[in-house]
Amino acid sequence: MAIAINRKANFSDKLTTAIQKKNCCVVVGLDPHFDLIPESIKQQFSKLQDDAFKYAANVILEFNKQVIDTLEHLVGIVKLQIAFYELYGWQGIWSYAETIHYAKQKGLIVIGDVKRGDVPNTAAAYANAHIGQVSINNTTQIAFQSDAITVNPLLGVDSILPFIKNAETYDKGIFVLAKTSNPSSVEFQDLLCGTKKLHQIIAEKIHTWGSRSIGTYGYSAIGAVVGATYPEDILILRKTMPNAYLLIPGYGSQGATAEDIKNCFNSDGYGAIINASRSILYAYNNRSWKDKYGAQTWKEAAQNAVMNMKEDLNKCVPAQTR
Ligand SMILES: O=C(O)c1cc(=O)[nH]c(=O)n1[C@@H]1O[C@H](COP(=O)(O)O)[C@@H](O)[C@H]1O
Repeated sequence: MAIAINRKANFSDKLTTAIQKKNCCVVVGLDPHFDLIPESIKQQFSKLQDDAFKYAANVILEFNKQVIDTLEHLVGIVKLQIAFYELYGWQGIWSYAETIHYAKQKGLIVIGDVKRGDVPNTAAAYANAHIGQVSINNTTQIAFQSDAITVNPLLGVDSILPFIKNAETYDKGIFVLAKTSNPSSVEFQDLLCGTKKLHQIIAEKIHTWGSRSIGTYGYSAIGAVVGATYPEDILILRKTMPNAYLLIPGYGSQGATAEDIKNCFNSDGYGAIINASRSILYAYNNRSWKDKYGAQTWKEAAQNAVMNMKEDLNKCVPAQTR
């Protein structure tokens, strides 16, 4: 798929505008769990069942399109976790690329949750694949149209620089893993390096890396991933990276609540986007909503989940001042 390069605003400005437009900092996680996709969608592709990966990839793409159509008036940002697409081989990756394309056509900000990081030469290839371009016989091609991706800083600064370079060159963004939401994140990310925890040192680096790409609203193109499940760390990390957008996963299915994330916003009411995947996409399957919704009413359930989440978050987002 060849797409013309169109230079627009700094990524953080695009993100802020998307939040303002929908008055919503929710990120819908497009993490397709095949077994939970309603039968009505699977039936549309029943003729493809002999080719299992093709069948799954088509079902997933159609599901994602319907999710986007259902929620686009409420939210401006989606995140695709690539593992759920890789699971179905190249056809799964096709549905990943096509979903991004569809979301972009709808004007949504798309985050590719790919968690990349490698030696510099390889990192550059990853960066060009996901937030850049590649030249083939003097023509410029774009593999994936994502606006931003998640990256893993474990290999050190030279592994991150190619992503920062592409973010600056193509007005894209990155979210560097600082403190992840899983229980075992304490094992390495909380290790003491002198007097500071490792994630604190990573956060200081993220702050420095972002200083060259500050946009109109005071935020940089270099953001950080911070788990909603660690509210005490959020409080400190927010202060360490005042210009970074925080991508906060862990709300909903992983147990975090609005109370846990109340310190992730800056006083201007911006600076954080809150992801939820399963608790929105498969809200119809939520035990406490069993009497209210079923597979036939999955869209209403997803809409309600987003509206409830928005209402919940609004209680702790400071009034937006920009
Ligand atoms: O980078 C991420 O998005 C991420 C980081 C992290 O620390 N924890 C985390 O859950 N995630 C992702 O956020 C999403 C959470 O999904 P739910 O638990 O279903 O809301 C998944 O796509 C995870 O891979």
